[in-house]
Amino acid sequence: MLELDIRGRDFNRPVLGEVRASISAGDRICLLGPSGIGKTTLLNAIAGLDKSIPASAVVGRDALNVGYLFQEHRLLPWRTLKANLKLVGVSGAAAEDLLAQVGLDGYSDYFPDQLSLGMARRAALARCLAVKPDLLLLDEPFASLDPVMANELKRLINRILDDHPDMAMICVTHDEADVDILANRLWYLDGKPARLMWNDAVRGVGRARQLLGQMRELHSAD
Ligand SMILES: Nc1ncnc2c1ncn2[C@@H]1O[C@H](COP(=O)(O)OP(=O)(O)OP(=O)(O)O)[C@@H](O)[C@H]1O
Repeated sequence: MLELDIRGRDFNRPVLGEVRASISAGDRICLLGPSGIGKTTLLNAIAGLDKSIPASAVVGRDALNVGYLFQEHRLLPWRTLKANLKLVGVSGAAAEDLLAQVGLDGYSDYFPDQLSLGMARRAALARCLAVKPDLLLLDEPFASLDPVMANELKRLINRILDDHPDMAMICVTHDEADVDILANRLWYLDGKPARLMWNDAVRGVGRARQLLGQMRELHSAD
């Protein structure tokens, strides 16, 4: 559904190098890599938010709906949750349904600042789902959540993906264990400039950790 042919991205210095990859319907990709290596930069490029990267670098995006869960919830604080959803074309019972799907039934009249971090993130996830995404981009969705909240959100994401088997996901995370829980593919971004090293065979508990070890070894041998 998507072919990446990104030639690179500099911010005063080269950050991303060449990134070539395919994403198919149903792919569940965890994107890992050292802090500051370029993971958000890559998500922004895929989403089409980085105007310095030509549209031709992401073939197929025009035909897709992309839902992007940013690190911050980016809901408008002066609008209630239902008013935020209205901005993306969902209102009435459909908005209530969407909030219920993310465990926020009864909260449609709340303002974002009245929610906990985890709830606000789920509200932002509801806004992503409102566009009926073919591709869901999640940038560190579990950051700063306590383990209970984080596990709840992981279960929710898995349920959404199970309910929409054609939906693809790329989830940036720093926790290798998330690969076993969420992913059927692993991307590892590293190097200066950063390149993508990936391997599809991540099924099997503990396998991701092994692959990441191998990828790091390969990289340090470069
Ligand atoms: N708009 C920008 N202007 C200047 N530099 C930027 C910009 N966006 C990103 N960078 C730089 O590019 C590099 C990669 O940033 P990016 O946010 O993509 O990393 P990351 O892998 O997502 O990091 P983290 O895991 O800490 O969130 C960093 O050095 C960052 O400072």
